[in-house]
Amino acid sequence: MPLFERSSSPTGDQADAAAHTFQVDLRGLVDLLSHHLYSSPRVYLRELLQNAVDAISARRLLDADAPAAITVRAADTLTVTDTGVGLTEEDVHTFLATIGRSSKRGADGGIDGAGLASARGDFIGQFGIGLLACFVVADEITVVTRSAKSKDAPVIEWRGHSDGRYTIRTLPSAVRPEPGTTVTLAPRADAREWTEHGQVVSLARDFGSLLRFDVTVQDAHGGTVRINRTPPWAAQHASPLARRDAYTEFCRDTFDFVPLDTIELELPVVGLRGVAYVLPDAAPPSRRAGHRVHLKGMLLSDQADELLPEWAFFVRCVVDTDALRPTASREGLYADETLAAVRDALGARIREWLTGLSATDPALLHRFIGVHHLAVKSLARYDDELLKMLLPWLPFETTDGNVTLDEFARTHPVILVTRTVEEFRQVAPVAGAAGLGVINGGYTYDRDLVHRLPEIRPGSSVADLDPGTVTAHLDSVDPAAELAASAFLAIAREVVGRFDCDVALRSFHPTNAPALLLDNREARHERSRAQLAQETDGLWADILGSLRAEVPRAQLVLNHLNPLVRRAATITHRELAVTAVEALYGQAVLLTRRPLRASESALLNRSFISLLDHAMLGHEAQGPGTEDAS
Ligand SMILES: Nc1ncnc2c1ncn2[C@@H]1O[C@H](COP(=O)(O)OP(=O)(O)OP(=O)(O)O)[C@@H](O)[C@H]1O
Repeated sequence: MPLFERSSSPTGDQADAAAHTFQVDLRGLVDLLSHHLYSSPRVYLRELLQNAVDAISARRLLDADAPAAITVRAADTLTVTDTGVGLTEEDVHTFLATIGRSSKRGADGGIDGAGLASARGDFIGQFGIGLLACFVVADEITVVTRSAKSKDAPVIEWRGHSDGRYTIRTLPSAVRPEPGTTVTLAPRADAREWTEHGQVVSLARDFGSLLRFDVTVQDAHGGTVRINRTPPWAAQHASPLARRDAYTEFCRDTFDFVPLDTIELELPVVGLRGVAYVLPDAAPPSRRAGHRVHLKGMLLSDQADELLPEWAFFVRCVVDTDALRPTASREGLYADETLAAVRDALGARIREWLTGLSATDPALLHRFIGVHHLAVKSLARYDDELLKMLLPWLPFETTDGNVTLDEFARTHPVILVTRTVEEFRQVAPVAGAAGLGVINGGYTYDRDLVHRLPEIRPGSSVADLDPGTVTAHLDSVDPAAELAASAFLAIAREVVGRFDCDVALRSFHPTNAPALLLDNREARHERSRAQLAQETDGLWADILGSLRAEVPRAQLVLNHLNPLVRRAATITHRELAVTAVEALYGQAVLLTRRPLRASESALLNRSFISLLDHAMLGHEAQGPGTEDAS
């Protein structure tokens, strides 16, 4: 198989250079293609079935009524017999015995351009390498064939060996009275499992159950299993209910689950029919969907993720198409414009189903959202139409519990949303008790989505929750009480001011909460940057200094309804007041569940020891024998 001819008349600098021709090691090439192109030996049967289908299609172009049957026999040897177009002796040399040449490409013969376009029109094969897959399970392939092109075409036997040798001979006409082809493989000992009857039936079903020609598998004793099944989109159904049942049954057989719903798919331009099944359980967006794509009935791939847009990870499809193009290994889809257009069109169909549900079947929509709300949230961020349709139905974690955004917006004209889960946990009980409507925006997508509510519900208002907002909504205490506490508050401001924190006195529920520290991650980050700038010299100080925005301060809100705080506010002893403030601040920091800074751990230690000290001092002052006898 010469790849390059000797060059004719070398010129210039190359005049003296000797021209040679590349040599091809046929055994190496056959080994490479047959063993390394495909992921598993199982593909040998797919290639044989596919050649049989293409041969029948070719014969039907000559005679539309020609018989169309494929018979697989799995005994000591494996044979695949078809009633297809067959091959003449010349065809055998040209197509069967030349790697990379295919009868299925048009005039120009190339694997792109007109040749390929014509191959794609009528046939599944196109590359001229498929038969090599048989060498994965057998060292020798025998093809006995009779062409349909003329009545007296001879019966030709071709035997090809994996080392590249082949022989051809003519057999008596009676061996094969009708046109067609039989391919025989004698499996190698190490590959016997792939040609064993049960395995062959299961492979044939997997690859060929949707083929449009009859496929049967026979065993050594003549027992016959029919492989074909009519997919629900190609069958007649007595009623809409029967149709639904047939689709569900097909899903159970193919994927082993009962779908939440069924979306029928049809794109006539690319000859595509099929179905998308809505998964009954939540699927992580990263999981491979495993769509099954058939090309003219033949299974091309059961992992064709490229078929749908990424956001559609809540469905699993089976489609049969005439137009998508396989890769050479036939295990994936060739990424061309047709695939991109098909993906867009199928995506649009799935979106249409989703948006249609709110009008036609709200109960199903609720069930769908219950299972797949994360998927919908990720999708709605980029899709305004879907956002409009589904945002009100989506559940969020709020100060009223887990409710839909619509329900929440009805009771809270102003919605506050936290930036982090931690912020929500810290503020929710107090904000809830104060009648504020807060949504946990800390989960993926949630904050972005909630902020888009005013686009959909004019009149609603959404704001990020910051310490000032919550404090402003907590009841202020009466001026006299504030005045009475002013000395203590001044000490408190001095103590917690070192942590870039303000102090406010408010009344809020629950009363057993003495203090609330309102803070958020960005503010903390800003403060550590400021602190770092102070501690650093030279260039870095300048850089960090220039990054420094206005430093947002945290806020320690003391609860005037809490008895302990009321008592603390009356302390006149400065040292004890400092300890009380440190203890209140320390406890509020602990409640935020964020990691403590070194200075905060030191403060906690200090306040604990001081409190212990004060407790013991008080105890000693009371003198021995004054213990409570109760
Ligand atoms: N059962 C058959 N009947 C008639 N011709 C066949 C049969 N099997 C193979 N051939 C011929 O052998 C050629 C090579 O087959 P092979 O399976 O290697 O490649 P292909 O089907 O053309 O392309 P692909 O590599 O995409 O499968 C085919 O183009 C066809 O002409």
